[in-house]
Amino acid sequence: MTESMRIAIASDHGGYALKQELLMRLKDVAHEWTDFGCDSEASVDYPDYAIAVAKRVASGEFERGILLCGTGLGMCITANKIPGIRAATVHDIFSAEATRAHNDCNILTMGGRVIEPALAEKIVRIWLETPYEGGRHARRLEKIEALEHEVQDAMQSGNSL
Ligand SMILES: O=C(CO)[C@H](O)[C@H](O)[C@H](O)COP(=O)(O)O
Repeated sequence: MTESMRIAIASDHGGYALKQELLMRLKDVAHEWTDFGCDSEASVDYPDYAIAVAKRVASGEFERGILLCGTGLGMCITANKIPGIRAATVHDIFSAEATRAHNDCNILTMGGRVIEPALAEKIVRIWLETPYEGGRHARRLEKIEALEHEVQDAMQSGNSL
């Protein structure tokens, strides 16, 4: 049993139906859910929702985020622009476990046009419950963090990478 976490969830119109379905199916999960929109299937822009969630996860306001769009891909691309975010698009059980155990993934993205709600629910449950393994994986995450610092320093100083 994992400790209770604050989870930020959001979708664009392509992930809206899956988000509603997941919130209903995951009512028994003892975590605190906050929904950052969108609120209907009217067309919106996925970066707005990815940014809202990714910034809050990066700041520590929320421990984890879940982002849903048509494919999960645009959300993932956007979220990974924020330093400290390790977002992964997952549509299978093996990757759900691996991205927690190996990557300490803090934002899960999925595509409402890709995956059925029953499998998405299983993926979320496994992703929420699987701990990060650390060990050899910590060395690799440190390299990703070092790259983030290198990019930030280069941007500040105007030097090339
Ligand atoms: O990942 C995405 C974009 O890379 C998402 O699937 C969006 O939901 C999708 O692009 C929205 O497409 P639409 O034709 O505007 O509905």
